[in-house]
Order: sequence, then structure tokens, then C-alpha cells
Amino acid sequence: MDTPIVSIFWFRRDLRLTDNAGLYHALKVGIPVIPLFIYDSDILEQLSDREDRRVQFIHQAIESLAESLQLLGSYLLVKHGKPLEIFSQLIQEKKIAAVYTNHDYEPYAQQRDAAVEHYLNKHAIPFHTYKDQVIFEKSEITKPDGKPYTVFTPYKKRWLNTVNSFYVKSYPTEKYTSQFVTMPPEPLPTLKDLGFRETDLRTPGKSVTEKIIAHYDKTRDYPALAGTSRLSVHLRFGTISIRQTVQLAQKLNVTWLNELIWRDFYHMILYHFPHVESGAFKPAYDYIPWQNNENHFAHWCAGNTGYPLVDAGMRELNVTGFMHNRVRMVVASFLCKHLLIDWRWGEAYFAAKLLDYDLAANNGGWQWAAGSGCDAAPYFRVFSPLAQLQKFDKQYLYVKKWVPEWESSNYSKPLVDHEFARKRAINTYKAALTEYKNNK
Ligand SMILES: Cc1cc2nc3c(=O)[nH]c(=O)nc-3n(C[C@H](O)[C@H](O)[C@H](O)COP(=O)(O)OP(=O)(O)OC[C@H]3O[C@@H](n4cnc5c(N)ncnc54)[C@H](O)[C@@H]3O)c2cc1C
Repeated sequence: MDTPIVSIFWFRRDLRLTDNAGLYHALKVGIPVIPLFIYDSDILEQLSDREDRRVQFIHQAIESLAESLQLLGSYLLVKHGKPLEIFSQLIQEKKIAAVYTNHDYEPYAQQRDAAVEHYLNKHAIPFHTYKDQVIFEKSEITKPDGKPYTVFTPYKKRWLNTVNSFYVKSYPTEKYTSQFVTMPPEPLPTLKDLGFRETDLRTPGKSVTEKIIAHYDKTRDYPALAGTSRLSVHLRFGTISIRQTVQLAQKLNVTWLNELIWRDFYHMILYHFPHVESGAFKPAYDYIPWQNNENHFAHWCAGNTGYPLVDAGMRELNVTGFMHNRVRMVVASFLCKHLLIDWRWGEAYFAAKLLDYDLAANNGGWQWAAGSGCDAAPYFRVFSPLAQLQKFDKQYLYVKKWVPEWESSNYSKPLVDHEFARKRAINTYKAALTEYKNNK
């Protein structure tokens, strides 16, 4: 019997069947489509903790995708290994007309995709890729001279002037689901097969009540309130669509829309300035002589700094894999400025713990706090963790939830004195920036 011709749609950060750009284009062609997901061993092998909430989140999302495909009479082809080797196997087993996928802007993903494209093209198989996880990508929003923006406010203005219904329209993927290959389901790998164990993951809901978004501008800074969407992990893995999310933001709240534009902005920065993955956006900040005291770092990680808002945030992160944005800013600033610990240490700790970990947003957030980022907090602005507590957790509800021993004699003494640390940070930064200037 002749092997039938098929196309492949490769899922990555877009784990959904609805409003999926690349999937829509694959299905519309009329050639039966095999949906594929690869547990990329190059990524999984780097995770030192075998109880990883993100791996479990992805595993659940894959099971749910597979169930939905089964209801459509199809299946999800799930592989575990190095993507290039998987494609080399697949082209031996199947007659592949084309491979479709959505863009990924992280440096590792770009290299991986270039290698896969090169390999497929050598076998005369086109590799079609689409924008899906952001509204504007790469150089779609640039300064009038064509260079990328490095300051958020003018970028946002241009973003808002350019966006129209075309950019946020959903792809009607559901119209073409009859184009999935018809196949009985195949068994999926278990977490154990992948080398991981069950975690205490509590999967956040995929939707948000309109009331939360409608009041977002008033509630978003208060960690004790349910005042933000908690959609970050779903936007990270594409279990919801950014276009549908932006449609909601346009209808309900411009402040929330602003945050979604920050998300596009940081993806654009990472794409144009991939050096930020390992170095400061502003090179002068690589001159800062970090103290990197390991004992202080351990206290920060465990939430035992003696500063209640910092400790509450770190404990929330350790227990749930989530931390409120206001508190992320405070703990990050505290690590870099109060403790003079390299922002990369904090970034890596967040990368290991956050369920919504996203290289572009996390790096952007850390470099903002450290002052080294493209549009960052000025170096001389040092958050007072106590003033932040008085302002954003006035009734201490958040702090009491995560640090029950606060105000008792069992609570740790402050690791550093605020006024001493503030002056030391300003002097250290100032000296480093001057040294850079003099050496240039
Ligand atoms: C040091 C630091 C590290 C961070 N690391 C991450 C990370 O790894 N992954 C991540 O998604 N966000 C990160 N953020 C941004 C922000 O804290 C989270 O997106 C937000 O807290 C998630 O909660 P939410 O879904 O309720 O967000 P909401 O306030 O409801 O915002 C809606 C969505 O907008 C996006 N968003 C919001 N704020 C930002 C921002 N400042 N930059 C980029 N996107 C944003 C997220 O996708 C978020 O889900 C970080 C911020 C800081 C200061």
C-alpha cells in the first residue's frame, strides 16, 4: 500500500487547537495533518529538579490536547528526544509534504529551528513558520528609522497606533478540524517515562472574570487581592491565545492592555538583543562588583531576610511557583541593590521556580530591577521594602499569610540595614558606571 502524503504541525509554545496561526495554515491546505509534540530532551536534561511543576503543566496540557484530538477522531503524535533526530526518523516513516510551526524568539529555539529547517529543506520539505505568540514581532514595530525601540513608552505609542482588528483577529482553526489525520490514539509518555515525578502543581484557571480585569488598574498592585489575571502560565505555553486576550483587554482595561504590550516589548528586545540572555543590556552595568555573598543568597531564596514583604514573596514563590508582580519587583530590587548580588543569580532562581517562567519577561524584569535593562529603574532609585509594605499591604494580609511568625521573636533580624544598604548600592553603582565611562 502507498504511504499517504501528510503534513506535520509541530506544537511548542502554542498548546491549543483554537485560534492557532500555524495550525490554521497547516489545516487549510487540504493535506491531512499529523499534530506533533516533542518533549525536547535538550531542554528537559537541563532541569536539575526532577519534580518540576512546569513539566507537569506541559504534561497535563499535552494530555488534554490529545483528548481533544481523540474526540475529533485523530491523535497527537508525541515523541521524546532531540528534535532533529525525531524529524530524521519521521521522514523515513512518512511522506511529508511540509512541516508547520509557530515562531519562537528565544536564542536556543531560533538555533534549533534553523537546524530543523536546514535539515528538512535538504530533503525538499518546506518548513513554514508563523507569528502566533505575540501581536507584533521582530521588526513590525520599529522607530521611524527602522531601528528597534529600546524605550517602552514610544514603543507602546507606536504599537497602539498600528494595532487594528486584522492583528487581533482569531484564526478560525475549528473550521478545518476535519483535516487532521484520522488515527486511533497512541499511548502518551507518563511523567515517569520522561524522568520526572508528580509535583504539588495546582493548575491556575484558563479564564479570568471580567470583573477582575475591569478593576485591574485599581487592584493590580496589592498582592493580598485577587486583582490580576493569573493567566501568565497560559500565555507562556499558549494554552490561551494572545489575540483573544488582547481583544478582552481592548474591551475592558487599557492598563491591562499595557501589560500585554510589555510582553510584546520584551519578546522584541530578546529577539533584537540576544546578548541580554547572559549580559547587561547596558554594558556599563557589567562593571558592577557584585558581592555575591552565598549565605545572603540562601537567606533570600528561603525567604529569611528579615524584610517581611521580601520573605512573603519568596515563600509564595517556593510554595506555589507564582509571585505577584509588585512583589517580584521588590524582591528583585532587594537582591541586586540591598544585597549586591548579581541579577543573574536571581534570574536563574526565578527560572527554576516560576511556573510562568519566560526568558524574555523574566530577563526583562530582572534587568529592570537591577537597572541594567533597556528601560530600567534608575540605579539611584532603591525600593524601601518597608515603605512598599506600608503602601501595598497596609493591613499586612499578604505578609501574615506567608510569614506567620512575623512580629514574633522567632522572626529573623534584617540581613542588612536599609539605609546602609541603600547608600552602599548607590555608591557602588555610581563608581562602576564612572569606571566604565573612564575606560571607554
Ligand atoms: C523580576 C521579574 C521577573 C518576571 N518574570 C516573569 C516571567 O518569567 N514570566 C512572565 O510571564 N512574567 C514575568 N514577570 C512579569 C509579571 O510579574 C508577570 O507576568 C505577572 O506577575 C503574572 O501575573 P498575571 O498573569 O496575574 O499578570 P497580569 O497582571 O494579569 O498581566 C497579564 C499578562 O501580561 C503579561 N505581563 C504582565 N506584566 C508583564 C511584564 N512586566 N513583562 C512582561 N509581561 C508581562 C503576562 O503575560 C501576564 O500574564 C516578571 C516580572 C519581574 C519584575
